[in-house]
Amino acid sequence: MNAYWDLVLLCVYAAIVAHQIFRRYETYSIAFHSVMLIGPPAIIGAVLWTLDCLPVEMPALGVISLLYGTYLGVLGVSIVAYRLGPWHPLASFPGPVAFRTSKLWMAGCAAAGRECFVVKALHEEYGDVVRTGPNELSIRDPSLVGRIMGAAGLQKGPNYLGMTLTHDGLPMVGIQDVDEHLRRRRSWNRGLNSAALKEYEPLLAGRVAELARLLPTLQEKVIQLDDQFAQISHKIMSDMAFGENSKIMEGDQKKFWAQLDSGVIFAAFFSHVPWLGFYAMLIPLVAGPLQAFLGRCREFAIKRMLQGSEKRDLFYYLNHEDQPNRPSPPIHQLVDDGVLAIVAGSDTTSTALTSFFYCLLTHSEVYAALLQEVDNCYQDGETTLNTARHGKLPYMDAVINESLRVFPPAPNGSLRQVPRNAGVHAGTIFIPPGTAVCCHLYSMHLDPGNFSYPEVFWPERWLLASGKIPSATLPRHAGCDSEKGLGSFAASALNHNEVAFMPFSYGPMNCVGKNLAMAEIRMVACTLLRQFDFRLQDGWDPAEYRRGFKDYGIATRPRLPVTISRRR
Ligand code: HEM
Repeated sequence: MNAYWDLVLLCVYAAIVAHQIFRRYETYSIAFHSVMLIGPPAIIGAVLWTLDCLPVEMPALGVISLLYGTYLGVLGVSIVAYRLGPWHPLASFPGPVAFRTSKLWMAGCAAAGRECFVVKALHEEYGDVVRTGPNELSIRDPSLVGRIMGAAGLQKGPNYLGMTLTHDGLPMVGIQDVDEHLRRRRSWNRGLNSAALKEYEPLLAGRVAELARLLPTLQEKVIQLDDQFAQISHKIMSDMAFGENSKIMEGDQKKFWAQLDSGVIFAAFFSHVPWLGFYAMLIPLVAGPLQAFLGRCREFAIKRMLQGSEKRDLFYYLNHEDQPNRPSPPIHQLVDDGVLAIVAGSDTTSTALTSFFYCLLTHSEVYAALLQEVDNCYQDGETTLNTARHGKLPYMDAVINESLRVFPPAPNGSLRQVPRNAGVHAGTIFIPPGTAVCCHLYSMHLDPGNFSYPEVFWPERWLLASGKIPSATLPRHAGCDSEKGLGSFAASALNHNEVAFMPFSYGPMNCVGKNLAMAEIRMVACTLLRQFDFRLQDGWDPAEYRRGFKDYGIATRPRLPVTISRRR
């Protein structure tokens, strides 16, 4: 009996020590995990066997089960008790038990495309600061955004490790070291500043003109507008990332983008549990598509490097071709950056364009007012394929902002992490060392404290707030009986907090492609609205769109079936 209890007690001690080691040296190393999970019971068993202290009445299999059952069981209980206990550094923050216990719950929500809705509901239940994981907080209070994401803010969070499933060679978006991130970002800043964007204008115009040329052939049919926007955004971003060589991609485009699409659910899931992702990468079925996709991108990057490009593209800057005395970065960095441009820049922009048109087509008065602004801005015969007049379209900007507010293409924003060596004070809260923090943009965009009638698509709120109009009438919306909405409002009667509006995130690590995305949306919108009339497919239920808006880190484009006819 003594030998039995000695063995159990030793396993309990070992499990508690192992938990402390795991806590201290949080790592995704499979070798480390294996040693920590398999090693201690094996050592205890071997030592007791050498000393002849194993329970004699038990068969060998029973002893092994007892060793591992006790060790792993106590380790699990110790982890859960610590996470739920009052001594955990985040114990004072409210949140549901399941989410405080394990990130697997949020990973499940993410894989189901529901993360942003779940987090918003948690904020509605628990308030502005919610514990969404054992070591993670979600924040809905805009006054904390500057401290967390501003110039002296926090480093990037660990989620990108799980999305890309690599320890080293992380693309720029996931680099946690602040200095290294800013160093890598310099080439992106040069490649996407206003001078560079001017250089890309012909490229952008060429692709938008191609879209406008193709659409008439689709007249009289029902077309999925989301598909059209997916194609143009994919083409623009591949042009930017791989220059002329993107034409090579057009041949097997479907396969290439299908490879990317098939990865989003995995990426959403593993972004919450990166450690599990590294195990999954040992399974060829999971690792295969990612490797194949990266392999194709590598081919494009190498071809682009060897051939150069006649026109300047983003690759020109990422490859330091604008700084002849500077050597090219290593090829893996160029591949990572090329993939990042495609992933970060294409689906986000096409989702934004699709939501923009969905909002227009479901709000006829907004459609009419925008059409009038665009028609007044451009003379007959004048081209919409440049950015010269974009600054003269305030209503266009209001409609774009409002559709990005209601349907943000990256609904959760981006995770940050407090350094492990010191916590930070943000407003009245103290965030302990190592905590991952998300300023949850979807929750902020739809918080009535930031935007009155947040669920209502109402572009006029932006014009009111900037003083461009003195008052505006709230449109009819769900829950409102009056045909004319709830009456006329002045700006002072409304909540409108633009700090809480951050579809492109915030601070020095925000979206570097914001201006490119806005230029693309404005150019496509002006060109298509000038040339075509759009109508939703007869009988299609617009509620389908909201149902289809899923969040896999980047939102999916729901279907948008329309018919078109030529205006001019
Ligand atoms: C409507 C379209 C877009 C939206 C809503 C969007 C949104 C975002 C968001 C929320 C982030 C996270 C920033 C952070 O970590 O704080 C981001 C990062 C990024 N985006 Fe965009 N994006 C869009 C279009 C583009 C385009 C066209 C490009 C072109 C290359 C681009 C390139 C990037 C890059 C490179 C990053 C990483 C920035 C960094 O870590 O420093 N995005 N984007």
